[in-house]
Amino acid sequence: MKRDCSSGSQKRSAFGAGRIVLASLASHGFPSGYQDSRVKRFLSKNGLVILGFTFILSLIALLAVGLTQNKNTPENFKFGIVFDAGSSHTTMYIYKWSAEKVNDTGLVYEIEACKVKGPGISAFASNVQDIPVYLSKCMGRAKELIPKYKHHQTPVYLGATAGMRLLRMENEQSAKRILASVTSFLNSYPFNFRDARIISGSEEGAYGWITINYLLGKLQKKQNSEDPSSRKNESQETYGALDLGGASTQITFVPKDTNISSPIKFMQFRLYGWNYTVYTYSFLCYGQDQALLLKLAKDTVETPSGTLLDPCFHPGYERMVDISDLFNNVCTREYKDLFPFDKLRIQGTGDFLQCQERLHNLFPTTYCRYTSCTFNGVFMPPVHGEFGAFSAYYYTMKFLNLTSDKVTSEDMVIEKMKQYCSRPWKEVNTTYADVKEKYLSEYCFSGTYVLTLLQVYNFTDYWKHIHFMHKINDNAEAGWTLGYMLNLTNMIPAELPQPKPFSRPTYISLMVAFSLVLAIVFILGSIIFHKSSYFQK
Ligand SMILES: Nc1ncnc2c1ncn2[C@@H]1O[C@H](COP(=O)(O)OP(=O)(O)O)[C@@H](O)[C@H]1O
Ligand SMILES: [Ca+2]
Repeated sequence: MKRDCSSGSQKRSAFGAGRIVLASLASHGFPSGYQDSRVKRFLSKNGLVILGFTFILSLIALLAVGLTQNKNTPENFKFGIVFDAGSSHTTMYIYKWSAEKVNDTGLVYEIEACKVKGPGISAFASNVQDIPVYLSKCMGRAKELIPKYKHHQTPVYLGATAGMRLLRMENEQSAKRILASVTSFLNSYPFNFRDARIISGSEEGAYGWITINYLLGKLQKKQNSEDPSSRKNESQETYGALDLGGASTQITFVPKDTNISSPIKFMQFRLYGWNYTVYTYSFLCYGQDQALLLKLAKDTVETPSGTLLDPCFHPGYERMVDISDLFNNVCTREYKDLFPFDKLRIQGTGDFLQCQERLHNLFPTTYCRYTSCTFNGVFMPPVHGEFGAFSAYYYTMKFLNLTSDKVTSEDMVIEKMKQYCSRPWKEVNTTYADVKEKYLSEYCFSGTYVLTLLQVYNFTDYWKHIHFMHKINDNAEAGWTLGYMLNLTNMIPAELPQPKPFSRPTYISLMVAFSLVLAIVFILGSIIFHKSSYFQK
């Protein structure tokens, strides 16, 4: 009878009502020592089973976690979109990188460079309603290329450069209207639109410098080499950046002597634990398209005639230019005058030396109030280190076959230009029938302009240090857009990330091993505890 009773209470205790049953047994007058020993026996028998069971379960769970963590999961990619709204055209770049390797250098890939059909956005001042159509094709491409579930976390930026800077100087309201229209259109997409703004010339120069040095692996490589304090001259490591656009041009580099007195504040960067003191300057109106207008405006003023014999175009080439287009421009309006003709006929003569002479007039060397200057009395330290030249520097020199490292002197470039400019337009036009006429007709001018600008910067005996570049290491194009995105998404840390003490597999193995030890210790502990309390009894 008693046995039946006790076995009944044991059964119920297994369902969690043990305490109530035990209390009722006590009230029925069983001795308390008898009660305790039964409870202990119950626990020592079932407790071991429960502990063993828990142990096996935890082991399986730990192994499962370890295996899941270590199996080859597909990489977690991130994307970013940057529109380069230049003076002559807009390009949309899509970048892709692995989220795990976010702080490593050189791991961002440009997966798309979508050229927006049409002119630069500053041309939409009087037809902002056309902006959605203008941008929609490339945005459609972005929707196609970026997986849908990533859209909401993909940042979109639009940076406008010199074309919009000039429009803002001419008509601030127009520039604002264009940016507002761009903003509302880009906001209508499921991406994470951040902003559409006009970037400054210094930003354009600095981000171009960051881009090339990031892609060339110049920023982070040092971490494995030496102790930062032992390196004296960081410019030996980084490349200067030369960007030539249609409306402005930038030069950015780490000068040899950063202690020289400067009227312009040097830029200070701290990247991957290193400090950089960078000189950057952006020359508005000295992009190649504006420089051509400037040259034509000056020529027209100096020899006012309806026909201009122009040595910067091939013999036999002709072009008509509206006088109003030539002078209704922030860069040329200081030369505005009254002319008895409203169209200018340009006739090419193809003479490189004469062309160069005229182009030198665009760079007056006025009085320099500082330790060293470039043209227009602008402070510039002597050029120093290796340089990467991109955008129109590259397009022009690539076409002229002058980007090879075998072109080591300025004389080699001069020889090539003399010969190229003198070629009749008819012959050039048929030889390169597939090249856009606007570009083809201007390579004589732009080649001469590149050479003259570099002479003005004092690269004459320094030519072999200029490296014309486009796509770097097959990762991404040289230009300001990548540096802009890297900065805005905090992908370049100021300090070097501390390496983790263990690799992931080591970490998981250690976790499993320690958990096992813990489980064993716990089980052994419980057994010993139960055994000792049993013997005590
Ligand atoms: N394939 C090419 N050949 C020659 N010139 C080119 C080519 N592609 C672009 N360009 C020129 O490169 C320049 C790019 O300038 P852009 O970025 O639009 O202006 P900015 O940077 O001054 O705002 C323009 O002068 C354009 O005509
Ligand atoms: Ca540009």
